[in-house]
Amino acid sequence: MAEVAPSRSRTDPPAPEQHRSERTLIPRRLHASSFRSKGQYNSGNHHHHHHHHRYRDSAKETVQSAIELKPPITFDHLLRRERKSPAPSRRGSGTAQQQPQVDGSASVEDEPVQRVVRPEEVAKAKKENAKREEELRESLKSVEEVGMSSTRQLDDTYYAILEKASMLRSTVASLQRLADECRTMHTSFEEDTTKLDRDTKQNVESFGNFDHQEKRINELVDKLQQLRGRTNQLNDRLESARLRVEAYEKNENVKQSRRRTRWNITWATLLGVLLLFVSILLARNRRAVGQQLDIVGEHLVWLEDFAGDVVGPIATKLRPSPSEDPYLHAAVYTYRIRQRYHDIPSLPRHWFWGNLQAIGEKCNPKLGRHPDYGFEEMWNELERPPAFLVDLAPIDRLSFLVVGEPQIAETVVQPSTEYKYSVPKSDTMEAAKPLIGKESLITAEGEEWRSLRKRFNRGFAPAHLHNLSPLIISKTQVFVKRIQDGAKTGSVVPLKELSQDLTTDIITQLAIKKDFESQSIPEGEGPKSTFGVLTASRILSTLVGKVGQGFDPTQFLDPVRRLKLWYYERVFDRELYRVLSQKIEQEKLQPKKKDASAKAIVQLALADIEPTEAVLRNTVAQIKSFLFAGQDTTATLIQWLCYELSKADYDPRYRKIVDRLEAEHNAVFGPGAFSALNMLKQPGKAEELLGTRIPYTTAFIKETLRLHPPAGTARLIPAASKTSPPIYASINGQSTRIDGLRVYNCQWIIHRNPKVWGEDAHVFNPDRWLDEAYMSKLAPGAWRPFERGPRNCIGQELALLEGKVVMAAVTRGLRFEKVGFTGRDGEKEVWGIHHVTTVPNDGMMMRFHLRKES
Ligand code: HEM
Repeated sequence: MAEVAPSRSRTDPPAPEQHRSERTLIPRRLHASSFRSKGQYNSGNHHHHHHHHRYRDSAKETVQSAIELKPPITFDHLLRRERKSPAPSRRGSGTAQQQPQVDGSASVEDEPVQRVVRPEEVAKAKKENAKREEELRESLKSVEEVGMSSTRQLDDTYYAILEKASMLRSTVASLQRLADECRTMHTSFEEDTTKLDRDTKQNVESFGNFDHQEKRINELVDKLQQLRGRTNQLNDRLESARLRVEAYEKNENVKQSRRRTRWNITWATLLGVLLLFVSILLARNRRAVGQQLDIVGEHLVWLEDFAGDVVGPIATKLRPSPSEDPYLHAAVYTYRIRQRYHDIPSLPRHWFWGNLQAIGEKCNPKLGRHPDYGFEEMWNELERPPAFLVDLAPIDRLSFLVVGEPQIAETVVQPSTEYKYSVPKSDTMEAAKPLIGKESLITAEGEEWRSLRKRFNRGFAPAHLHNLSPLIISKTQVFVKRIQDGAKTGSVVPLKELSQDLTTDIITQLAIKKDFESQSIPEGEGPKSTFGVLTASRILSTLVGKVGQGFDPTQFLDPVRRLKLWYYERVFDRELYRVLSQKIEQEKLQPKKKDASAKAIVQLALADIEPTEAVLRNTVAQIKSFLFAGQDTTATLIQWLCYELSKADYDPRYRKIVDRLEAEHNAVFGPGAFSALNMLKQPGKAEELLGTRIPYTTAFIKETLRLHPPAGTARLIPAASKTSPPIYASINGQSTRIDGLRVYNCQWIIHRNPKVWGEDAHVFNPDRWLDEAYMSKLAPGAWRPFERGPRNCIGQELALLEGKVVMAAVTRGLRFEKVGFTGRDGEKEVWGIHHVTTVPNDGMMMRFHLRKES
């Protein structure tokens, strides 16, 4: 231990230095102990161990506290580093010889040994000490570094803990706030509920006060009942007054009709006697008159030529138009016509009667067929020319050009430089005037016609008709119901009546929004009674001159007929006038509706016009015209549609056609034999589905109108004069004059002409309409049931719409069976007769059946 003392006195450093000197001693001991076992070291070196332990513990404490949180280096690791660092010095100094020495000195430590120390040994030791000191300093430095990093880590950890703590604190604070809010909510909820409770209680209490109101209501009810009693009394009085007025009216009517009958009888007898007298005279001198007419005719032609060439120019100076003398003109016509039109094909003529004999044969009313059939026979005899002449001289001053090809038909109906709105209507239309009125759209000409047509076009435009389609559909439902009822009884019914009632209802509804209910009112009542407006309309149409049916003297000489015409025209006019004025009054009372969608056609036409007396009268004429032009024609179309459908029952070709119709209806209107009308009733559906979605049905209707055209047009080309130029047409390759003739566009011939439609022209084949190549080759105007040009049918969209609705309604659910004139087993097939328009000869007698599937 002696060596320890000097070493201590020599250095004598402050505490850390002391530590360091202590530390300088340790390695020597350590060197010795490092070769011993751990147990030996611990037990054998207690003293040194104590120092070392203290150092280790304090370091451990510092480090451990940091390491606990985030230990970068374990304490063992630290120790190991410390032990390793002095190793090179130990190896360098601790030689093999020294060890036993040290060991030996250690082993003899207990017994002090006197030993001489050499100076070089001292120097060597000193050197070694210095070296160890250096090593120790380095070790201390590294321990310091470790300490520093541990402090830094400790700081980091501390701040992390601080952060966590503050977070916790804020969480606690928000939890507290939440608790506060819960508390306030609870209190306010309690307040609200108590208030509600209080209010409800008050309300419940105040219920008791309704007694007063109840009493007043009861009083009011009593008063109302009293008032009702009084109204009923008034009604009763009014009713009895009405009954009295009606009885008076009836009485008046009976008296009137008696007076009328008496008047008729007187007239008839008078005229009968006169007629008898004239006929006897004529019969006696017939031959003489015939012979002399020839000589008279020749003289008259001479006279006319003379008048035209010599007297004419002089007379023009005195009188504006001398050549328009009707008698002179008529007389020379027989001769004139044969000169002027000699190059137009015509049947061989009798020297005097001309074509009259042939006409009498083929167009005789007694044949009970439309003159079209007679014209067709003539046309065939003439080997089907584009047009041919039917000479009516000498009984009529004007003759007919019957047209069989579209090209000539177009010449008279399309506008031209001479005739802005096409060639004027034929004078034969005059006969229809009692039925259609003097100012009718059908017969008006020039600017008068133009302004009328303009006013009414709006009402007949497809868009407006679609607005009115619910009316058409609901009327068609009644029509279907009537057929269904007919099917149940199995009786034979004239389809004509059902379809005429339908079209009458539709036209009157659309035109004036007046429902005559002709489909539901039985014969002999209301408008169908003897003096009813519908009866008047029907009787008028039978009375109107049957144009083209040949000469019927009774028509001109029958006084009763004239009287009847006069009378029924009055009935018709008066009733329509009454309805129209009523409608206008209603219109005035109602605030003006901007919406034109559901307006009657006449309302639209009167929209911007002051309804004066004259305007009303004119409008009545138009309503009559619509009834005349649209009622029978459309009803005829419906009858032929059902007739064509009926053929499916026995003709396989027709079966296929009807199958295709059904397939189309199933696809467009959905399943269900009678579903179509319900679907079409939905807003916008009629317009959507009936426009382009049913092409086959449309083709079926067009084909029906082609083979059974209900109407036509006759025009009169004024004879060439200073004001009207001659008009030419190409007939059989020759340009021929046709002015001065009545031109009849005979649809019956045009629509069946093989030159126009091909060899299958007479075959009912809807498919032709869907064959684009075929259609593109068709001549313009080949199909003209509604005629063409500016004066075409104003109601064609309506007629087609009605046709489509009827087809949609009947095709799948009903079967039609023609009774009589079936065209089978040697029986004649139903044909057309002349009744103003062309109508089926037998009223289309039919039996109806419900389809098995329905
Ligand atoms: C299938 C049904 C119909 C057919 C075949 C048909 C046929 C015709 C034909 C051929 C004409 C030309 C007459 C001529 O030039 O003298 C015409 C004109 C006329 N049609 Fe129709 N029509 C039908 C339905 C209707 C309907 C439903 C209405 C009205 C409600 C109507 C109203 C008229 C009128 C007012 C004219 C004269 C037009 C004018 O000159 O500006 N027609 N129709």
